[in-house]
Amino acid sequence: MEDMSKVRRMMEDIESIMAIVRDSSESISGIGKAEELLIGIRNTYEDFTRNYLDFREIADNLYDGIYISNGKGDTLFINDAYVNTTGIRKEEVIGRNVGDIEKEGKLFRGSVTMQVIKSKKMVNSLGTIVRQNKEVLVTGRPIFDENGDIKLVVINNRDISDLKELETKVARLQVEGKMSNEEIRFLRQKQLTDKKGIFADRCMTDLIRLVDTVAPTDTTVLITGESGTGKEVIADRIYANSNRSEKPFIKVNCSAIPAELVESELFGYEAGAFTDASKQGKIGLFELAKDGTILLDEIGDMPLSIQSKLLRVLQQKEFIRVGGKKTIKIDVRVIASTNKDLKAAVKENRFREDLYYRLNVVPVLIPPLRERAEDLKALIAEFIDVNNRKYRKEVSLTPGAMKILHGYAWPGNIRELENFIERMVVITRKERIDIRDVSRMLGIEKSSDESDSLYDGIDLKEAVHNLEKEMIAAAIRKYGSTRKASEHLGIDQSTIVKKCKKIGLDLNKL
Ligand SMILES: Nc1ncnc2c1ncn2[C@@H]1O[C@H](COP(=O)(O)OP(=O)(O)OP(=O)(O)O)[C@@H](O)[C@H]1O
Repeated sequence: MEDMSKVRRMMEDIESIMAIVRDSSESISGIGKAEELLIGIRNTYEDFTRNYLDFREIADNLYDGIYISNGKGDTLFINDAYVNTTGIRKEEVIGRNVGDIEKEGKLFRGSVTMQVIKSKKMVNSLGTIVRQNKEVLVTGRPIFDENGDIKLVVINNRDISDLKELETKVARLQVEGKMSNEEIRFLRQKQLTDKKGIFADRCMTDLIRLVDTVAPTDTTVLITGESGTGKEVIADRIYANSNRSEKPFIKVNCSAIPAELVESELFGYEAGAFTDASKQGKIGLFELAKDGTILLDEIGDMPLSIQSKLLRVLQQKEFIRVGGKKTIKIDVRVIASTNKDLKAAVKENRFREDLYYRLNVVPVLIPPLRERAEDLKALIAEFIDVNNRKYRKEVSLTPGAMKILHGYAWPGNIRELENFIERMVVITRKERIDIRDVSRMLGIEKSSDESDSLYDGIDLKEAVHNLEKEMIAAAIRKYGSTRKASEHLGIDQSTIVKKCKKIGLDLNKL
């Protein structure tokens, strides 16, 4: 660029000399020719300056570091980016041989200049900037002269710290993703094994046979039954035995979502669909259940306005997000459940008839617990066992107490029974729960002929055993020691201790 400025200054000098000569004598013919020549030179100069590309300026503005050496490996040039990314100053390398610098090992390692010179080919490698202990991606290319000898070696240094950071982030995300998948698999598995359910009654074993038959098909199932009868347990069983058990299972309680949000929760919305909508839009529960199963619990509470959209999903397997235009295809198995009388809702125009029939492909009607005597018996035994283990107790029921539980209507069905037994095991201070305890806990009056129920349904030996155990336990509890209790019961202290052992009374638990 310095040379170019010199040329421009020289032209300006010639122009001013010619102007002086022209002023003194217009007729000097040689001046005209010299002027034409000068115009020609100026045009060429302007063309040149217009097209001239300043190599250094360009090189210094490149993002990558550039390192140029001659065919022997002597350093000729490094650009600003190289200085900035490596911390190596120009005076440390210019004029020095790359091989020597490399041997010294103070500035960089893994330079490819000497390899390029040797192989006469492009070389890619990972190098290290020693001072910063930074890894760089190095690419070296040879430039040949007309004899095929290497004239220059151009090295491109790319700082890969950002790339490395990105790589670490991706690796971390991959690990997190793997862990999340493991967790999902674990939770799915847990959900499946934890809720096997007890089905001892004939009506339920028949029902379970039907459920197990339809589970592997993709049929829509409508489960009805009073609250707490086990509709969700059945839905879980269908999912577990279906071909979609490795895919998502999304449970939606339709009655828990405010009516105005049901549509966007189920089908999602596009960005800016409504005032409070999130900027990115939102994926709906149907999309979350993609290729899996969705349980629409309390389907009877589904607003009428949404029912037609749901029908379209069931029939055409497609829907449109709120505020969207694009039709989204979806493959989801639908299980619906309700404790409401859907037929009555249809009659009262609160539920679409076509949707009702579309859902009711396979109806599963779960009877209330009061009609499942065998289940009740098995469930009581199971819940007592579970809670005894949970609270480290050995609670049991007298036959009379059992009779009361069987006579009770259980309006809250299995959920009520489950909670009742847990409460009973937790709060009781006795091991044997009798009719009076159960009645009190259930909040029902016991009739006078049931008052002696401690002995109901058992023989004399067991009745005596029970009475003895009850009396000894009560006395120890009341008087605080076996010595005082024995005084009040009119027997020796050693007899009380022996009896406690025999009848299995743990003094520490009293
Ligand atoms: N057959 C069964 N064996 C063991 N436990 C059961 C059985 N059926 C239901 N349960 C238990 O009873 C409780 C209620 O069951 P579930 O939630 O399935 O009833 P639901 O009919 O769906 O109730 P809701 O209508 O209120 O939603 C749960 O804790 C469940 O584990």
